[in-house]
Amino acid sequence: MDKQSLFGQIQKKSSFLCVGLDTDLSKIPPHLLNEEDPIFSFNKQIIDHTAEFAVAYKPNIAFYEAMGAKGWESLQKTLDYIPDDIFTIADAKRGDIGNTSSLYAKAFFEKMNFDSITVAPYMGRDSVGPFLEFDGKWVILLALTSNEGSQDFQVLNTEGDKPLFQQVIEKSQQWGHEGNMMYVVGATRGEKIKEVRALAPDHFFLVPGVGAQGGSLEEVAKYGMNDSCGLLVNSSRGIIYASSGEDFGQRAGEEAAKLQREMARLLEKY
Ligand SMILES: O=C(O)c1cc(=O)[nH]c(=O)n1[C@@H]1O[C@H](COP(=O)(O)O)[C@@H](O)[C@H]1O
Repeated sequence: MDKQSLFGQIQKKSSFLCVGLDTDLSKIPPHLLNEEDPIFSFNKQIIDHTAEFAVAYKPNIAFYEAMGAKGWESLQKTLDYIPDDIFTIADAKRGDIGNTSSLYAKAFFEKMNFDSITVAPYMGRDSVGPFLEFDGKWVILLALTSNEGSQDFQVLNTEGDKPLFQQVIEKSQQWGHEGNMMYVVGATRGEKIKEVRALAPDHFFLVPGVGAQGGSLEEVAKYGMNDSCGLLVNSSRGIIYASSGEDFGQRAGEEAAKLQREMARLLEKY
């Protein structure tokens, strides 16, 4: 999906919501455990109830990998079930020497046909480059993440007193562009989002950390929105585990609708 089509979906739905499919067998409603593929049954209902409010889905690959071969099957079925006009993110946080990255890219872009993948920048240019060789696909590079440990390395000053996340954003713009690269910026980073926006005015940001991690949607929009919205805001647990009862799909839909209404307001405001 290209940038214009993504923005088109955002306008059409008045939403920049990404629903995180962090589907954990120990957290899904117990009545699903008797089904043949509980993970897929859960995701299917979540998608059925949230698709009208979402412009992206982000399965976190760890949750599927942890289930072995069956988990990969559930992931493929989930991906196939997501409507074609909704952007898909393989949250895999990959990145390795060139030939290995090429195979990661092949796995997620060719075998599985995801639109995008999250990539860690730590190994540099030749670890990110292979993901950018696929037409129409996106790299979502970790820049300033939502977790506490983001303070360990990402904000340390480097050459020219620039924090590492700034180096990542500046340098990586020599590898990719606003049509094939996005950045991860945590919703919990508050006003810092403004700094990141100044470094990459036209890029889309994937912003996790609202909901369970407590980030503010209002601040994200205030500091991060650009002319093409430029934001995909993810919530995983806050939506998919809104209820552990038989009404979980419906409750997830209600939580997604609540966020969408707030996003519609913010799209008007900023
Ligand atoms: O790359 C990510 O998606 C990511 C980056 C980051 O900085 N923080 C972060 O929480 N995430 C992911 O976003 C999701 C957040 O989930 P919730 O906190 O349940 O909404 C998880 O799948 C995390 O792995």
